[in-house]
Amino acid sequence: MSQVLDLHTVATFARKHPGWMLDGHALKKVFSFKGFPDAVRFIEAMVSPAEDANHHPDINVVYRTVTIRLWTHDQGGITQKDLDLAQVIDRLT
Ligand SMILES: C[C@H](O)[C@H](O)[C@H]1CNC2=NC(N)=NC(=O)C2=N1
Repeated sequence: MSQVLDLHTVATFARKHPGWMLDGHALKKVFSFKGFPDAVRFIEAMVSPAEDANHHPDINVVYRTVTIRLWTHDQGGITQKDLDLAQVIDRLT
């Protein structure tokens, strides 16, 4: 079972992965696209990896902007699963 990571580990990850930031008990990144269709296609692309990992992002879509928040609900904080999924999501852009 993944344990909640310490702040230093999360901050180090955020420094090495542009756009990701600590947001309360979650890791957050805002993605912008040309328009709404591309934003939705981006979300569709993360369905399979999220299902494969059984680990799902919090997603908020406002027109062509998609805000992703990652945290492990079962642990109440950020675990390695969130860092792993963040890297997968970055590769979908
Ligand atoms: C029952 C199911 O396996 C669990 O609820 C999974 C589903 N997806 C999940 N996603 C995230 N982000 N955190 C979880 O703890 C989690 N748990």
